[in-house]
Amino acid sequence: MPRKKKSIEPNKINFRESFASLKFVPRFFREIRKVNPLLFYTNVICRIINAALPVLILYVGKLIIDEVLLQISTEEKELDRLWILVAAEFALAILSDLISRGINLSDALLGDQYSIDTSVRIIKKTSEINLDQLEDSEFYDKLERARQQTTGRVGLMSNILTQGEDIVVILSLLGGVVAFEPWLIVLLVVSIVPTLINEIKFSGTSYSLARSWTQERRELDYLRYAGASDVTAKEVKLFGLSDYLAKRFKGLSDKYYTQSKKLAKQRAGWGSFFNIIGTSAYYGAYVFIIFRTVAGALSIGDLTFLSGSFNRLRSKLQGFFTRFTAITESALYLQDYFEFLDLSFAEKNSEGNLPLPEKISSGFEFKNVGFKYPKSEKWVVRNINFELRAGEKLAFVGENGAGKTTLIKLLLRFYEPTEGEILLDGIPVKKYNQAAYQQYFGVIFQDFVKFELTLRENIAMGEIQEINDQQRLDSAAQKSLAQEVVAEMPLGYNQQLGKRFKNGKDLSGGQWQKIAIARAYMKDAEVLILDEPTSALDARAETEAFQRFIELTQGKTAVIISHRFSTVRIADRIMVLKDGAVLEIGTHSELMKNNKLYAELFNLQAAGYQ
Ligand SMILES: Nc1ncnc2c1ncn2[C@@H]1O[C@H](COP(=O)(O)OP(=O)(O)OP(=O)(O)O)[C@@H](O)[C@H]1O
Repeated sequence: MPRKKKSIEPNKINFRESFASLKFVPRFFREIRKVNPLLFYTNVICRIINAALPVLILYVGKLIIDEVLLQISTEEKELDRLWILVAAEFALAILSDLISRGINLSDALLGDQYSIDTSVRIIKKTSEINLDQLEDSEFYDKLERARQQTTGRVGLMSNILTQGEDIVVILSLLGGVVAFEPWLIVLLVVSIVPTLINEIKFSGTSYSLARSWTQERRELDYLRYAGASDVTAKEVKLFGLSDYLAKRFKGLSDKYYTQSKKLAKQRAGWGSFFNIIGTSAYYGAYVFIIFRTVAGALSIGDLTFLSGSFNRLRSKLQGFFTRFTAITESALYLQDYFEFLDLSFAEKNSEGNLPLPEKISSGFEFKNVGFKYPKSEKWVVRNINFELRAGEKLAFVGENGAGKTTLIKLLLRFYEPTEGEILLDGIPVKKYNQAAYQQYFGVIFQDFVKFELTLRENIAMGEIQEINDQQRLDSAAQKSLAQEVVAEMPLGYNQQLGKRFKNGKDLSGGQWQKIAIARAYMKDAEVLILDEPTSALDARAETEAFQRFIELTQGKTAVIISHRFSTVRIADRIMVLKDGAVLEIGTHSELMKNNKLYAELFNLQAAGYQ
């Protein structure tokens, strides 16, 4: 696949944008607070107390030293005040330790709860999205970036809160230092500013790089999956694809590695340079304090207080700026997460809200329906006119790619027709609420999902709120012949399916299909759609399954797609599609009389079975 050459664009996300991303922080905090208000406020209060402690401890330390020196120089020792000060410092140290642990604990708990909340919101948001968006690669990139938020944001929260706490610590230390030697602070602050600018600049750049590589990262994930998963293992082994896939993976990752290495080196180089400036400024200040103490302008207590405050200030300021970079970087990702949550779905809002008929009276009608998939110029189906009458079993036949599944997707309103319209009992389906309309249908797609959950859940997926209705489960399993599968499983309905998890049992293609059909029976839907759900069954079993289906769903409207004509003939009517158009429609005997494509294909298959 030809790929555009990517390069690092250092100025793509600039200083201003790094700051601008911080505007999402208040919303982020509102969300965290909502997750657990009690824990959130406990955390904030602990941090406020914690912020005041360092300067207090240092100050009490200074008082202790001054008191010790005073006691050394006096004849009559009065140690009471000294012991009170020592006890006060001890109490402060214990309090500081306890509060730090409280903060760590509430950080971890809040972080976990928020990441659960984020994952749930992403899953829910994804379900609101229209099928065309789900099939869009740009949308997938957004989803991918949003998903990254679920794990990384825990750090962002504690970083921001620690930042707030450190601002208080820094201000209080600065206050203390200002009281003794004001201009020292100027020297310290000035030496730190270049580090800040440098960090912000590189943070934007590394985000730009990561963002411009979202597609490739998805490709890497896919290649990793294709090269190392139980689903692909058979073919990978048989065709000896592992070296090829590994090489493709490595080729792509190496490109990313080269670019991020260059960036990391630049960042480390400049970072070290500015750190040296910062350290020099600190030691300059230190030498100055020593001179002032030797000259007698400062006491020994002042010296310990000032050098201690400086030491703390330096590490706090360094931490502050490094953390600031981490925060702006994470906030840029936060923007992606909120953008994803804020995606709006114009079509859904414009839909009608007409109540659905309780029972279908006349049925569905496709009137001059034509459809092109989004971003495609090709008419997949066009000039489609037919009726799906209430209570009838209509079969779709046609060669691969003729448009059968596309018609189902249109009927289900996964997409809107590009031209023409679909009516239900004479009313355009657009006028009904989409979610309620879709509840009318029980559908088994040809690529139905094999959920790696329990057998019970797999069947209940047809009507998940009825998962505890054992009778309903039994009846669905019995109708679809999935009862046989249940009987074979050591844990019956509670058997874990698939190979991904412990004690999971994998099923044969036919067994999975029986379970998928049980899902359709589980839902007492008005309209049933079976899109080649029995292709893994042998010819006789498929015909039996269909015969059974038709008997069991008397009075229900159904569409059946199958390539087996022995099955199709059981349907009330058959619609033959060719190149996106209806070629013929009628009962089996009418179409045989017609002697066109249906008769030809039927005879061809019949001859094959003789
Ligand atoms: N999401 C999509 N985006 C673009 N084109 C699509 C999409 N899905 C299907 N198509 C195209 O629409 C055409 C009809 O596909 P459809 O799946 O409806 O055929 P079908 O008759 O069900 O085929 P089969 O018997 O192989 O299942 C094909 O040319 C296919 O490439």
